Amino acid sequence: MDAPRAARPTVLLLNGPNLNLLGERDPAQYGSTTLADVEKRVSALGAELGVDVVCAQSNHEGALVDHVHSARAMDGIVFNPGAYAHYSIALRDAVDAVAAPCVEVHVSNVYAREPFRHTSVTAPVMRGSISGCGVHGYELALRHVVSLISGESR
Ligand SMILES: O=C1C[C@@](O)(C(=O)O)C[C@@H](O)[C@@H]1O
Repeated sequence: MDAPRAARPTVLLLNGPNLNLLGERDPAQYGSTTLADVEKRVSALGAELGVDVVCAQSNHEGALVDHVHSARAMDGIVFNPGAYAHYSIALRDAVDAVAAPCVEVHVSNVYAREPFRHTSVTAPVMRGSISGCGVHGYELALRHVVSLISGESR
């Protein structure tokens, strides 16, 4: 009999408020790719990199806290907190409380937008932050999370 294979690492792909409208919301900022397409692409990249990707989205702060807590049983998080990045101490504390490395993604270049988007209260507890690379940023973030899981980068 074959020896049992070690479980593959699992990464949570988590999206916050209004990101369910990707593809339809303000295409000049966010492009035309839908969230379903993003989830498909990131899951396919995960399969290539040897990790399982679990996808979730919520428009509610408490539900997002619960999703971040669910990553206590996972190995990494790719997280676009949406507008909550700019003011949610609860989400910052949730990310800080979870050992799994978390990388923040913003589809748009928040630094080229209104001043209130230039501050992220969540970014200081993240293991990296990507802004302005469009939906490709999610794939970049997954690559970084996987390299953190495997110990290739710190
Ligand atoms: O909802 C969003 C989307 C966003 O997180 C982004 O992906 O660019 C940037 C936030 O400022 C905004 O509130």
